Amino acid sequence: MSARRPTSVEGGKASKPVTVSSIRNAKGREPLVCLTAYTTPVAQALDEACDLLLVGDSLGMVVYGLDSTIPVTLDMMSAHGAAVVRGARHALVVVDLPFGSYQESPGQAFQSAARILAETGCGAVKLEGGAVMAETINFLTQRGVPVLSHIGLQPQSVNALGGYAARGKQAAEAEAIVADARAVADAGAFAIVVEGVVAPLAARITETVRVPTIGIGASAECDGQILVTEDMMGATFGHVPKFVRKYADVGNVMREAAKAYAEDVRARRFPAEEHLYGVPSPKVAAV
Ligand SMILES: Nc1nc(=O)c2c([nH]1)NC[C@@H]1CN(c3ccc(C(=O)N[C@@H](CCC(=O)O)C(=O)O)cc3)CN21
Ligand SMILES: CC(C)C(=O)C(=O)O
Ligand SMILES: [Mg+2]
Repeated sequence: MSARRPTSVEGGKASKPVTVSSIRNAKGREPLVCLTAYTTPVAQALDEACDLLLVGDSLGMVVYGLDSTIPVTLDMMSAHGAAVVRGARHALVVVDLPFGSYQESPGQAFQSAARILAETGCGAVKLEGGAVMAETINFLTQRGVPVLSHIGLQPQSVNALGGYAARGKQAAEAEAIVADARAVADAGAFAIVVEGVVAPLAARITETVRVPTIGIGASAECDGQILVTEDMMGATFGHVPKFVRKYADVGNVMREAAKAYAEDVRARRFPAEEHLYGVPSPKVAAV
């Protein structure tokens, strides 16, 4: 097996687990490589290539077939977070706090985050919101909970926004999003996910804050990129957002495998000799 190519936050040293500080200090170095994961085997497959694995609340849509992330619960995030941590040896695992588990107060956010850290063993939590979440981010980071921020397009606000359209097209909205970035960075977030904003705004935010920006639908000028794994693997069957590049066709690989299996079963070609448990032969039994 060939040696693994060092990722950006390792500085070329042997593979060490990625930490919150190594992510924070990665700004200005190689881009941060981030993907979502919801299960142990997917985490095992992605771990080596990635700096950060996000257990996104997008699992509600991707795994559970919900039509938004709003109904996702803390129980779901805890179960999938623990599964991903079991499959990750290298990448930092971050778990999304779901809608309704942190917006009410810093105290509520701390309760939810503490539960997620304790039950999953993940390294940090992510929460959506800019300036309005600054007090909460400060409360958590002062109490031992590392926070990844998420600004720009915030899917948990889909009911207030009326859809998933890109943000920051108007100058006033762009200014507000830059102010959000400053506020969450000042409050102690170790990095910021910037989702669905016009490209020049993503570049401006990246210049403005001292922590890394991780873009999704936001431009290559961010300090890192994240995508939903099933989107970039071609493992979903619905609409795929414009910002996704498809690196594989896993959905069709599964469809074809199911067809081949069906043909073998119907033709009694499966199972074959090598799949059968034999009874001991009389000779073996006599020894
Ligand atoms: N599979 C999946 N991928 C994601 O990136 C993702 C989720 N689910 N669920 C949670 C949020 C929701 N996100 C989304 C969902 C849809 C669009 C989308 O369809 N956007 C349209 C443009 C919409 C408009 O301009 O009105 C697009 O075609 O890109 C974008 C982001 C990003 N997140
Ligand atoms: C798309 C990423 C940033 C996310 O929040 C999620 O997967 O839930
Ligand atoms: Mg999310």
